[in-house]
Amino acid sequence: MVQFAQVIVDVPTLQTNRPYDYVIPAIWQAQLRAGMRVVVPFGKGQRQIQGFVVGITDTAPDYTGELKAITQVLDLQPVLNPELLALAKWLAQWTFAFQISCMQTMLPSVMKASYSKKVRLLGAPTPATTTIFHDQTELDFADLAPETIKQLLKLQQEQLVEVVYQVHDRAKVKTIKAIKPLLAAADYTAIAGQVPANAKRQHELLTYLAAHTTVQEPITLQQVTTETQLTLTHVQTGAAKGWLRLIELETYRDPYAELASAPRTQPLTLTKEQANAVHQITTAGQQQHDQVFLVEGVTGSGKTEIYLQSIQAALNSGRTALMLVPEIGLTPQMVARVRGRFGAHVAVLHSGLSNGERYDEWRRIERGEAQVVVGARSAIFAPLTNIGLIIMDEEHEGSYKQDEMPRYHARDVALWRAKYHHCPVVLGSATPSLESRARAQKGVYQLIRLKERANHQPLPEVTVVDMKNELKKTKEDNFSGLLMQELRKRVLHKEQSVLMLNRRGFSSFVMCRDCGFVLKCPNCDISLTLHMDTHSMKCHYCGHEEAIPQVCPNCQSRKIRYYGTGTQKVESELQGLLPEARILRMDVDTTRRKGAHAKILRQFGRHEADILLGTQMIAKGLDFPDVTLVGVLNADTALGLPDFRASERTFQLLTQVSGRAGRAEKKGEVIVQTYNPEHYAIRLARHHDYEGFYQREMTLRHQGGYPPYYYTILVTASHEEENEAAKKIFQLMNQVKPVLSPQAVLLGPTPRAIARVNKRYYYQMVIKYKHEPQLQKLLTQIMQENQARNGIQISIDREPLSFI
Ligand SMILES: Nc1ncnc2c1ncn2[C@@H]1O[C@H](COP(=O)(O)OP(=O)(O)OP(=O)(O)O)[C@@H](O)[C@H]1O
Ligand SMILES: [Zn+2]
Ligand SMILES: [Zn+2]
Repeated sequence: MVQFAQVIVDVPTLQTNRPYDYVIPAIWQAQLRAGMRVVVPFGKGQRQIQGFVVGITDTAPDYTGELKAITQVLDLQPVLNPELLALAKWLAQWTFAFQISCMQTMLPSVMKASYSKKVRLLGAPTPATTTIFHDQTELDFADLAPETIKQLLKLQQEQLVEVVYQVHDRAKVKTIKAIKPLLAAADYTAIAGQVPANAKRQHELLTYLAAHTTVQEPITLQQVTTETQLTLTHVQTGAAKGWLRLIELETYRDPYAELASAPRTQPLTLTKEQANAVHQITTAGQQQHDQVFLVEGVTGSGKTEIYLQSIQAALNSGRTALMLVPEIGLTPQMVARVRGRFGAHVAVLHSGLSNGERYDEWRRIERGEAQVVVGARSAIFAPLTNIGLIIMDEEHEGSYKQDEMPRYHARDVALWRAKYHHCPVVLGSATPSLESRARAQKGVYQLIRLKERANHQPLPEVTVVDMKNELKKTKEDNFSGLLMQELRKRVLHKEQSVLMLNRRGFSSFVMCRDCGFVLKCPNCDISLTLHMDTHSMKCHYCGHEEAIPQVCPNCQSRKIRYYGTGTQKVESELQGLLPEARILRMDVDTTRRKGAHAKILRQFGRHEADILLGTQMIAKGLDFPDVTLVGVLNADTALGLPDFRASERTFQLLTQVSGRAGRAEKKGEVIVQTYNPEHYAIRLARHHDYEGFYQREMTLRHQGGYPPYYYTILVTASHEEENEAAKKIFQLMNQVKPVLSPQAVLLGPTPRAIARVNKRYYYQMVIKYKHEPQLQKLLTQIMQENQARNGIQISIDREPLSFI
């Protein structure tokens, strides 16, 4: 019986969600299943490309042309199980993406095909081909000079050569060599009698083999070479003589090998608040209820312990658990905590791993050898089966949203998988996103609040320093008198300090250094963005544009300029003010090298420095007992951004970084420097008042018509020619407008904040809506129709994190 496969193909220039039909050759009929990778011919040139089988049927497809056959099957078993296949389909719809990019996102990158283009000689060599091919029959296209290619094209027309595409599977399994004795001990003794006495190594090998005939497991070559004088060559000789079998044992690259021997930790005795949380979560787990919990717990309330004990409960009932941590929160500290509790059952996935390491961790999960997965965003696609719990730590973090196709939010994927597996989801944060907190308000999520720190110590006291006054007293831009005084004290008493320089909003807006005034759009109540290319201030919502002011429109001061300073500059300034302090700097420059981030934290943990100075990356997850002072050098830079989430981000960042102080017995103190001490985000962060902030911010979002009161979709068109991009976005607007109800709002079109990136111009519009049944279908259609046509690229971003 002929069978047919539906294949989602990987054609970069012609992306589509439609599967293509192929004949399954008889040899693969028994083996091929949905979720396997295959190589198929595609298009005019019949080039070989990779694809994923998504379905298999016996009925001939409704197709008039001649169906092509699958060329090759790349897997022995599916790499995408039925759940992940269904997820890919849903994700493609939900995020306006292509299924192929969803599938590729789900898998380790080594499983993505690499292609090579080859030129192959057809038939006997002729003088013309020999000058190019010499004695070879195949050449790599990438190695050829343009002149040669020209000649080859001619030869191709004469059908003397052909161009072929080869698909390579880059997924390589790491192996180690091992041996297994093949004979009985008596046989080895008999052979030894016939081997010349001067063949010392052969005798040694025979003796060794004779002594190991009863060993069940293969003996690694490493063991043989450490226990004897023998080398690989001797072992190979033995294999050739039939004395032993040389085998390749599959092994894993373990990125956290050094943690494997770390002491196992025992569950802590829970506080009352923690116990209540664990109880609620595990009860939902036992009832196989896909309930979503929002754990709103102040910094240091012991959320990690709640996660660990809830994971334990899932494991106890024979299920698996998935824990997401934002990339920068995936510190060695966090990994050590999870590994310390669950040991080798844990697999870790994050972008710092080499491709090989990632692939190995993925295989351990896929084979069921790891039941707990900890990882950053894309770990949400871990091939765990029978999931009993999904956790998202720091659920408000922006890094959970991917900003390239597929533009998914890990939270949405988590909720989908939880429904599939009938298991609870835990969203944890000291500062939940407004979206999640609002859903808890409505009862869609179950809210669990932890108001106390696990050590029952008060939250650290926060002092706000008004830098406007400070500037009048001294010329110091970055360090107030109070902050310097407190830093000195810490250095003297051998306590540690953490200093944060907020780089968000770096030099992209204009602020007055005398009165804190930030230039706003007259129509939109949102800050204007500085555009250095046009030397003007622009509004990204309505397109309003004006000149860069020379004097402050509010106080007429001339000290109006764009804001920003670098960590390196701050470090040398601080070193000058405090020569005796040992400073560690943590920013993109000092953490670029693999493992550098972990190294800095280890150094700080060992008290090799008094001050840890860094960007936002120091704000999260750090748990150092001797940190008693946290300083924020510039709390308000993000407030000037033309972004409706600016206040939320500022509040979150201040609360998180303040939470690094006083986590053990010693009391903590926080100093926040700002030009906007009265701003509600700063005032409320000062009192650790998340609930107050939530109320206040929701009112503003309601008035402004922003999420979570509206859903939003950002549509962007780009082209190398500016007017083409603009033309396209207006054309799309005209397509979208007629299907929208009067309740929906269309913002724009406007040029994007950084209008030109990589020689392309970007134009955008934002659709704000509550209920638009027609919209999904129309946008899907727009996505399909406009793929890479005439150099235009369209992207559609559901719930963008910002409009800039
Ligand atoms: N029940 C407990 N008994 C004693 N110590 C605890 C308990 N629970 C947590 N701790 C300790 O309290 C500290 C803070 O816990 P944890 O880091 O989990 O807080 P968190 O809520 O995740 O905070 P953050 O949001 O700041 O990351 C840790 O050092 C942890 O070991
Ligand atoms: Zn405006
Ligand atoms: Zn001013």
